[in-house]
Order: sequence, then structure tokens, then C-alpha cells
Amino acid sequence: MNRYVIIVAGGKGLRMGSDLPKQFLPIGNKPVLMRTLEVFRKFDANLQIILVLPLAQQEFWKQLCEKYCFTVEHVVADGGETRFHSVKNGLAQVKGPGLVGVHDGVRPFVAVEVIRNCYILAKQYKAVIPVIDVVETLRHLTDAGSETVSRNDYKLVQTPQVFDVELLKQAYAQEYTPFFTDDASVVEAMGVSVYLAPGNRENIKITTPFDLKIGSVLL
Ligand SMILES: Nc1ccn([C@@H]2O[C@H](COP(=O)(O)OP(=O)(O)OP(=O)(O)O)[C@@H](O)[C@H]2O)c(=O)n1
Ligand SMILES: C[C@](O)(CO)[C@H](O)COP(=O)(O)O
Repeated sequence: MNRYVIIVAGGKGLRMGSDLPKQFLPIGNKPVLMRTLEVFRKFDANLQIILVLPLAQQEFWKQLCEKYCFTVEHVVADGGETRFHSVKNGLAQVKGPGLVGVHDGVRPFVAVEVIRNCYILAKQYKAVIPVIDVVETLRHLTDAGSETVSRNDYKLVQTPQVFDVELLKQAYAQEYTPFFTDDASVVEAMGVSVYLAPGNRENIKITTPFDLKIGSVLL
């Protein structure tokens, strides 16, 4: 069975506030994005990797790959206006049937075991996402103020989110809505249920300078 992953790195990284896009920032002397691609190559030597990058950053990425002697094989697709549009561009490069994962380029600390388990489960369930428990108390904002809700009723969602290729292509043929903050929400909009698999707590999304600090101790 063909296995693909679309690694999305087409965002603006506004919350990081850095001149250099966050996917290129170094953690332990290596750009975040290279670490992410390396984990997926470690998972599967035959995995077809599609990297989504803004057109304007593609030449810079090529230069970085030369500078770091980076040899993980991949193809590049153009970034889009939102994450949804970036994933859609990446999906256009998926040419055959099989399983396709979608992973945030800025999640370099995903465990190989989490990736493997998601792909294994996706053979059976067709739509699988990694999640972790909420470890703090949660409050819901209401008109009157706020109230505590049961944290056992919620999970935090990570990537890679892994799907049957045909199912994900059908889902991404839908009209975009701002409610689509991940791939599961796009698939669910067609009435399909997603299966929850265990994620790993280290699998943080590098979003702010604080996350870079955490990242440097996770190495
Ligand atoms: N148009 C977009 C927007 C986001 N992403 C990717 O989706 C992932 C999760 O998004 P996030 O971390 O929020 O990245 P940004 O949108 O870049 O960050 P910000 O919201 O701070 O600008 C990132 O790997 C990001 O590059 C993408 O490929 N294309
Ligand atoms: C896909 C995701 O990482 C799952 O937690 C998240 O939804 C991406 O969020 P953002 O809107 O791109 O910040």
C-alpha cells in the first residue's frame, strides 16, 4: 500500500514574530523543518514526502538543503492562503491510492511510534488523529462569565492525521469554511467519524518563542 505524508509549512508564523519563518529557525543547530522530515523518513524509508512551502520560500529552502547537506527525498508543493488551501495543494501531488498523513511542519517532536500507530490504524478506520489528555482545568466562557467544564470530555489534537487517500481528496473538494482548523474537521463535515489514537506530549506545535525554548530542552 502506498504511503504519503503532506508536511505543511505554508503559514506566515505571525505569532512567532521572527523575520526568518519559524519552520527555518534552528533548534539545536538544525532547522525545525529538517527535523520534522527526518522523523518521517525514519518511520518509513519508502514514504512519499510532499512538502508544502510558500512559493517565495522555495529557493531559500533549496539553499538551506545544500548548506545542511540535507538528503531526505521529497517533492515541493506551493503554499496556499490558509492551511486548508495548503493541504489541498499538497494533495494534488498524491497520484495514487493508499494512505496519506497530514502533518504540521512545525511539529518536529512527534514520536515515530505515534506516526506508525496512526498509519496502522488508518488501514482499518480510514481517518485517524493523534490526541492527548487535557492536564489543566478548563473553563468555558459564557454570557454571564465563565464556568468549569469537565476536562474528561475534551482532548487536545495533534498531527499527523492519517486518512485513506480517496476519502481525504473527497473531503478537500468541499467548499472552505473557517471552521476547518485541521484535517479531521474537513473529513467530519462529510459525516465521517474519525478514530482517536494516542499522541505524544512532546509533539508540540512550535508557535511562539516560548515553544522554541521548550523545543531546545526536548532534543
Ligand atoms: N496558509 C497556511 C497556514 C498554515 N500552514 C501550516 O499549518 C501549520 C500549523 O499552522 P500554525 O502553526 O498556526 O502556523 P502559522 O499559520 O504559520 O502561524 P501563525 O498563525 O502564528 O501565523 C504550520 O506548519 C503552518 O506552516 C500552511 O501550510 N499554510
Ligand atoms: C492541525 C492542528 O495542529 C491541530 O492541533 C491545529 O489545528 C493547527 O492550528 P492553526 O490554526 O494552524 O494554528
